[in-house]
Amino acid sequence: MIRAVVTDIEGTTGSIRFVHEVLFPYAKRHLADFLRQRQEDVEVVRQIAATRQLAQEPEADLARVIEILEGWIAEDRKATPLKALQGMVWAKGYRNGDFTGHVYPDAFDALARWHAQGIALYVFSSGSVQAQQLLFGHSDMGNLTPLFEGYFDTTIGPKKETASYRCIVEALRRDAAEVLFLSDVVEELDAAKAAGLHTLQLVREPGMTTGVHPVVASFEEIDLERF
Ligand SMILES: CSCCC(=O)C(=O)COP(=O)(O)O
Ligand SMILES: [Mg+2]
Repeated sequence: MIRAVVTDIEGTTGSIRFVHEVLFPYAKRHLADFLRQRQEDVEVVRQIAATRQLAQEPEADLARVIEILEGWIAEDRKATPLKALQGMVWAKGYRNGDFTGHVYPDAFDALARWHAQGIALYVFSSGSVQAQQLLFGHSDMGNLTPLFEGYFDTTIGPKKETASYRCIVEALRRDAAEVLFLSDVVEELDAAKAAGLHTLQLVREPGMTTGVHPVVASFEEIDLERF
């Protein structure tokens, strides 16, 4: 019996296009100015230090740190300090109304229905917890944050590693068999399945790689009773 659903964002609740054509270019445009202006802020200092450490360039000056981060944006690297900084940069864009977080209508309908039925909903995304809350807090459908019990990002571990899902299940204080993980990425689903979670792949575009996981084209096809 499914009692909790943990969902990915990009390619699952919202479109890959929104992330790659709206969010990432906005971060690329504003990151350098943001870092120059906020380089003394405690949280920014922490993420700059984490960037230097991850890049193994302890001597990197701010210009070099910006170059490293822009390179990571270009290669879509799910690096925790980049993701934290992107979240801080996007905050202004959401607040200014430059964009709203894309959520598929079918995802909204199902999440709202499951929430009303008492299913506990969580997010696990490579985007930082701040970025996740911004996206759902300023979504196309309004503020959806009341639907969620909690948020997990890569500070709990990478999305393609089984240990991350074990930690999430532990944090949820549930049996893995009560939890369904939704994602568009097979390696993430493989890792979740190895931790004992139920899995379901969202295949929203033709030609996507699939694996051993049941596949649906939208949340409309998901029946929690069948697990
Ligand atoms: C949380 S919004 C930004 C999404 C993002 O930065 C990203 O890398 C998407 O990762 P996901 O794990 O949701 O596929
Ligand atoms: Mg995804």
